[in-house]
Amino acid sequence: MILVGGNDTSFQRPAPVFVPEHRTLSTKKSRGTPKFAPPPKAPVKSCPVTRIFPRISDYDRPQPVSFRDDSDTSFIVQSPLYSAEKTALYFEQCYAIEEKLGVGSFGEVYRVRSKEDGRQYACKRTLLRFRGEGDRRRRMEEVQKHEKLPKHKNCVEFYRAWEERQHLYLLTEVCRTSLADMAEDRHDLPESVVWDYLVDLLQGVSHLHKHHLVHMDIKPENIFIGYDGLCKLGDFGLVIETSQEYFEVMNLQFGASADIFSLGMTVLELATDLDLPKQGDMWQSLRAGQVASCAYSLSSDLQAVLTGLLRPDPSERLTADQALSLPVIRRILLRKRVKDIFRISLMKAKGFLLRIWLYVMSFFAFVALPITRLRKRRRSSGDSPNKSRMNNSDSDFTMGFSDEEGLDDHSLAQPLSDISTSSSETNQFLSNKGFGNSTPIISHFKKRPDFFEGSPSIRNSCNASPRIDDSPTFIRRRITLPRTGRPFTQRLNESTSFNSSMANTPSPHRNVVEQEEPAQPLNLTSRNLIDLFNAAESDEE
Ligand SMILES: Nc1ncnc2c1ncn2[C@@H]1O[C@H](COP(=O)(O)OP(=O)(O)OP(=O)(O)O)[C@@H](O)[C@H]1O
Repeated sequence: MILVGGNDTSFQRPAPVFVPEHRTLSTKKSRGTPKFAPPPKAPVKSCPVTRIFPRISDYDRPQPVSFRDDSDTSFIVQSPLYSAEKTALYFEQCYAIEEKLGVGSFGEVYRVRSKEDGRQYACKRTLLRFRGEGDRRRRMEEVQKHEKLPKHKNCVEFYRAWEERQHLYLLTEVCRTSLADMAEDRHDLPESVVWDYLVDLLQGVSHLHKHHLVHMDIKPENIFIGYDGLCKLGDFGLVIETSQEYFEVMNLQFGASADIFSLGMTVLELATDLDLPKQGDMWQSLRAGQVASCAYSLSSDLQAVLTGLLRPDPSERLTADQALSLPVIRRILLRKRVKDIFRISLMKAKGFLLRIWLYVMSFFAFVALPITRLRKRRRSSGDSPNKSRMNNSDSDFTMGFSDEEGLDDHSLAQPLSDISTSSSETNQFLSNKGFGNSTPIISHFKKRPDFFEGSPSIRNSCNASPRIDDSPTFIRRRITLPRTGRPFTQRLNESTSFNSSMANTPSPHRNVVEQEEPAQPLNLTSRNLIDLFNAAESDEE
């Protein structure tokens, strides 16, 4: 006989048991097939009458779309190639399609060549006709967001937009590929490339945040590799403006740190070739800041920076500017900037002789000069340690350029005198940010004081010349000379106990090294060179 009710609990429904998820991460290489399939096409319900009897109303004629007062909205009427009499679209009359770059949820993107100026662009055309005024307004918002963003080399550039026959067209800078597509093809990205992309993206994100904008959708699919080799943020459809006061506190802080987290995840995915989870235990452990389980194959420097970007608490997370001011990143930035200037100048140089001259200068800057400096160091290594260090005032990383003037990055715009205490400042900042002694990031710094000075792994990955006197007991100090206005780098024989009070602790050697010394004569007229390339670069921009 079965008893029901009373105190007998044997017939109660069992409590659900959550089975823990043991899904392991798969690499992009082993997966093989593309991660994302294009969305299915919307079913065509009926054939619109206008397709049978084309009728061009004023509403269907090409209209420039802009939300800025100062933008040029006369490009359609002024185009010598466009005729309103023809039935062909303005797009067809003025642009030649070269390739279909891809299809997204809302639009298809073509690489086009302008018949007017002969330049290549990416043109995104909405897939479907506007479904009403609300839909039209929503599509236009993307233009408004693009227009808010001032030009930057690490953001895909926007040129113009127009609507015609109820489709929106957006003309932007064309890029070589998206980071997602690149990651599907290349499974063995060297860490030096990952560092380069990280630095590029940090600059792009910093630019956005400085203009009170948060991207809100940073992921490999929305990041592009330009034809200039730079990594660029794109797809600004979800950008939020945070300049309104009531938004400021909430959004700028949390939105910006969300961007940083997404950036960290993107770089982690790129560096490890893993398909990072979007849910489940693995996601939760990444969300809790346990980066090391996925990133064990990476250098400890990259792991440390990623840990700083992926801190679970948004208020503890590095900001873009803070990450950019980490000396390890500053060195990559500086080196990259000089390389970029040479590369862009070479791309732009038209005359044969100018090209030859630039190749020769590149050879001097990247090969001959570091070798000469290395030899000089070897020769002078017989001298007393202090003397030889004082003579070698410029670092290998600066490649003979005695200062960083003209390198207009905000991170480099920090007063050069500040760099003198960069090691202790970075440490102090990280400690202040709550990176206790027990956290991996700070213990890493303590184990590796050279992290602040450009660690061997980074130097190797950036093909920098090795530093002979790379002992952790030496730090480099940059001193601005008031008389000449030319800062130069000196190494000090100081103990680097990485505590935050180091900068303020008077060193017995400080009096000696803080004397003004004439700047070292350079083998190369680097200032002229750098000015020249800066001018070339600013021309380009
Ligand atoms: N400027 C560009 N240069 C090169 N390729 C691009 C550019 N913009 C977009 N693409 C490519 O076009 C495809 C679709 O673009 P996009 O993702 O912007 O469309 P979308 O409709 O906004 O998609 P979604 O909303 O799903 O992100 C992508 O594969 C992307 O790689």
